[in-house]
Amino acid sequence: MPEGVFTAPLKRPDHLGEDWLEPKQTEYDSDDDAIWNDLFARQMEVLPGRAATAFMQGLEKLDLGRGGVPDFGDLSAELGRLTGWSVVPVPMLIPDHVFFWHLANRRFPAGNFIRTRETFDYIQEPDVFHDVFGHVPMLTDPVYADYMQEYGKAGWKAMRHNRLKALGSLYWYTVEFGLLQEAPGDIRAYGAGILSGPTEVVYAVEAESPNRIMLNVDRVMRTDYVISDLQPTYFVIKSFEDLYQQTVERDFDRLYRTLDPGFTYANTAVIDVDDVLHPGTLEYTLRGGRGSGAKAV
Ligand SMILES: C[C@H](O)[C@H](O)[C@H]1CNc2nc(N)[nH]c(=O)c2N1
Ligand SMILES: N[C@@H](Cc1ccccc1)C(=O)O
Ligand SMILES: [Fe+2]
Repeated sequence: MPEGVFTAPLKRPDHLGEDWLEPKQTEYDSDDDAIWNDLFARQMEVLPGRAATAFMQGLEKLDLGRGGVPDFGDLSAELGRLTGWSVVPVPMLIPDHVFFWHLANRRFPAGNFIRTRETFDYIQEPDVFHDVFGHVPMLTDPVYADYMQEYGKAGWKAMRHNRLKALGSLYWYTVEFGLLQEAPGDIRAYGAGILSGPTEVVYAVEAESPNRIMLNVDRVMRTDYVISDLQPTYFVIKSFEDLYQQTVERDFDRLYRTLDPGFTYANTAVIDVDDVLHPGTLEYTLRGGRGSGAKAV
């Protein structure tokens, strides 16, 4: 998640090297495995018909429903055969440049810890369920797998141009909260932030409240985002090839030079150039969102 853009420089725990990798994955107990199983079962109630086909296929290919927190070694072996990616354990959010370096080498850094029963519904930091259940299945898709690696390389370039916030926005509205139009009228979620929680899956795909707008990179990189509530706006791609063409196959130099410092558009805005699939009522957001009693779905 792009939280790293806003966090103060992180202090590296003493037992970790410069790669920030844990020497080995946590040993989970039976309570941890039960939490994973319950989270998994809850998502399976809402995902069929709402999650991207590639995501559902990824869950199957990796057998993520085998029971208990998956072993990163097993996962990496299977993922390695499919697209050459691996999953490596990290203790928490890691610094941006380290995160990018792992991605550029087709290693996905996944949070090691699992949430507790107390934080079952909502956590601020990405845990192993968000990272592995939410992100890893998409890495079985060859085009998406290449996009993530290229995003890692793009991170260093954005840092050189001092445009990390803009690139973070692209990550947010694709990797974390992206929607995919699989056929006319058939919108599915592929973003991990949507797919790892029960409410946002239904809200993002079906609710009247949020805007659904076709992805346009110049527009998205100028758009603000909130990290602690359901999104007022989602951006929709036509295919992973479409996403790849709009990002990897384009040179961002000129865009980086022409961006205003800071974001130009609020995350609720609909602007002239938008190809709007669904103009949101924004009812959920305008009523005050999380904690206000506003109904999401
Ligand atoms: C912009 C950048 O992609 C983002 O801030 C990074 C930073 N560090 C991270 N660290 C971890 N463990 N997980 C993440 O998703 C990220 N995201
Ligand atoms: N093509 C982009 C790099 C990029 C790749 C993938 C995702 C986002 C950006 C550039 O020139 O900077
Ligand atoms: Fe994430």
